[in-house]
Amino acid sequence: MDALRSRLSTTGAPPLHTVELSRLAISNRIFAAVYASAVLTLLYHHVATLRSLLFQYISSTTKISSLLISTALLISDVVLAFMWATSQSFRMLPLYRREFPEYLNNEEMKSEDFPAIDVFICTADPYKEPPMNVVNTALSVMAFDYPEEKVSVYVSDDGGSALTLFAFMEAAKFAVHWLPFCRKNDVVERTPEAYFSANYHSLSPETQRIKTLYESTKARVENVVERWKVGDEYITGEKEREAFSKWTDGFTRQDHPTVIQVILDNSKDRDITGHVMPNLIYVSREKSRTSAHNFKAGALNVLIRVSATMTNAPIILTLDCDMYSNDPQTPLRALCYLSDPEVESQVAYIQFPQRFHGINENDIYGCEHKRLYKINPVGLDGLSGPDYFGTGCFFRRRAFFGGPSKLVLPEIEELGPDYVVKKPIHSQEVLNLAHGVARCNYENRTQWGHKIGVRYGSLVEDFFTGYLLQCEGWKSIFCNPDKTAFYGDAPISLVDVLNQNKRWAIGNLDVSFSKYCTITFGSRSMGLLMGLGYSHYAFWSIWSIPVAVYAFLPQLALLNGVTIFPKISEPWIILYLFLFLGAYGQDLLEFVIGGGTFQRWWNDQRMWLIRSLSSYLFGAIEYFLKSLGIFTINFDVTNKVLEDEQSERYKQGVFEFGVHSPMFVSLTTASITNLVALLWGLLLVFLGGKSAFEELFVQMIIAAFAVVNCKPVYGAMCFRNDKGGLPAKTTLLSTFFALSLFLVAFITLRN
Ligand SMILES: O=c1ccn([C@@H]2O[C@H](COP(=O)(O)OP(=O)(O)O[C@H]3O[C@H](CO)[C@@H](O)[C@H](O)[C@H]3O)[C@@H](O)[C@H]2O)c(=O)[nH]1
Ligand SMILES: [Mn+2]
Repeated sequence: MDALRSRLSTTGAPPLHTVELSRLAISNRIFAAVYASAVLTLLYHHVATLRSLLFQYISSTTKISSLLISTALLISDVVLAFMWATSQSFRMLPLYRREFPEYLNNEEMKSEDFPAIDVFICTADPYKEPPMNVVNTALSVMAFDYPEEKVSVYVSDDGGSALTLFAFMEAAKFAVHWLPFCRKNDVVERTPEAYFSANYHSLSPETQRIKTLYESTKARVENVVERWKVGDEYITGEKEREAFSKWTDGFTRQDHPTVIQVILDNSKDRDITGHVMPNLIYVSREKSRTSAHNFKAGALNVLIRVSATMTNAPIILTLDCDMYSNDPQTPLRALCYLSDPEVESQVAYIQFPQRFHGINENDIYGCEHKRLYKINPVGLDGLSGPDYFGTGCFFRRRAFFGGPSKLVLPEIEELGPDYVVKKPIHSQEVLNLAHGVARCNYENRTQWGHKIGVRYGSLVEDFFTGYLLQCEGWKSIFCNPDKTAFYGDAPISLVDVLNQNKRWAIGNLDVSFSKYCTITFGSRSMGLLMGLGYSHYAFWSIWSIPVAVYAFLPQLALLNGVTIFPKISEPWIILYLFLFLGAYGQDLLEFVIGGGTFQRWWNDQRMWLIRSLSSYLFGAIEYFLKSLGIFTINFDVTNKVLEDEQSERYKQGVFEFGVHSPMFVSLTTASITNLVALLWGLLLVFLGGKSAFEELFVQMIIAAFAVVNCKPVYGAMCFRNDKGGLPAKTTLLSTFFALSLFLVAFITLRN
């Protein structure tokens, strides 16, 4: 890296990156001031109402229920106000960056000038994460436009599966053809799967040959996966036999010794043109039922250590198994920042956005997460930088070892970020050390997971680690080129989406209630705006409070003819309108400026409501049960395969329920309540005329808004006979809960 830096500074090269403040920054600030005044006025209104109700209650002129309703509304609006305030950190200083990798790639650059990169790919379950897809991810990074001898790919297999190892051995045999093919033909899509599905007509004989080769590799791997066993006929060499001999009878995914297999070694292996191949190393860390393995965070720490013993590259790219590279120039883009002396000493990581392929036209589940992965990071970039998304991120290895000015050294010298590996990766000494540092009790009494490496203690290890690095004083950069750098899989059935978001919600609460609370510790370490920005995520699950209140309270009151909002003729109504339209309008505007469509935005806001009533609510409940020791929580890996029928429905934009889940019950209960309330309200207005309309207007609007949002639920409840509808059990339970709520409301509100 130093060589690169000095070459760049002596040649007087043009800037490698530029930055520009978003034009929205000023208008955002003005709007924030106006909106804040409106929020304060509303809260004042609430407090004043509550105060007078309290006096009335003391003098017995009002019922306890009015007092409770006002308190619930106050709490909800305080939560909404808090979330609004935290989201302002994304709006004060949004930055847009551009980088110019073409200036790096000039003739004067020699391959020695490029820093080495260790790429980490995590996989955990060959059922949910088909090995052939993981292989595609690996091939796409092995084929980066980057000196091959500088790239090492480490695959962590938490599934401890011989099938995955087999897939990689096959992949290596294919890679010796694939890499030169990509180089020679300047292939854009460097995963064979994406390439052959984009280029399927009139193939040249050479392409046809590669395609046949790929297909036979794929067939072999899929065959083995299907039979769940690497049959003898597939094992060709002695080296392979020895590798698979580790899978003895007692070998299970929860209990097994370390397996480290150097599949490709750049000091020996060459492609068919005689060109050097990147290193490819399979790592399955030791597992035992009696020791905590800390899910993906644990896997990454093992990779940090194993790679340190073998290559110890100064740059680390972390990828999820489904996150393949879509642009071979991506590492050069990261280098535009990492080689800049001004940026480099402070910057821990360069985060690329998470993008997904296979999302349907209107993104019915809001899986694009435009806010999370595109809009908000642009905002944080103007402060200390974006949070870490867990994938598509280039780290400086040094960042895992203490703050920028406080190096924390690991327990053995060989793992330090500046240690130079002198032995080749196949040497026994290196292999012994690598096996040693992958043991499950290696971390006992060390700083790993606490002061060194990826941090333990949260199910969203990515968010937590990025956060703590920034608290240590590191900065980060959001690199969002026009050409998508990486593509991943998004879950495409509702229950998978909600489970994934529930895991995130729990992980975020782990952070909020740790000693590193984002409001206190975060604001102290990084400044108020960054602390608030991180709090916006850490306190994600409290969205469930206002959404649940607004999904039930106005409706239950409506059913009993009780008015809980100002009448349509009162001036306060303008404040409510402004607050609602202001927030929604700004959200829509940002979404569209971020490249979204109205339909996608609509679905995105619907999913926000749905998640609040399900993932966030149940996430919070499970978190508290876990804190009480009643519940243990696992990292449930998101499913990356689907039945054809499901995919077909998804493509058509139809919601997929299919199974029973408690999270569907809360959602369906809300849907029923709102529909009944709306119909009842219409009846009241019809019978009661103008005054009923005036009094119940706001409540009816809320119910109507919810009903429009719940449309897919009604469809799934009553009008579907495919497998994706709501199971009768869910519908019955929800109807029962809705009726119980009506009864409770009737008793409390009427008396
Ligand atoms: O014990 C485990 C569990 C998971 N993983 C890997 O972690 C990655 C992410 O898992 P996935 O099920 O795809 O979770 P997502 O919710 O889709 O992932 C997001 O959220 C995670 C945190 O919850 C982050 O780790 C991811 O980077 C981020 O993309 C996958 O490659 C898994 O193979 C492991 O290596 N070991
Ligand atoms: Mn994923």
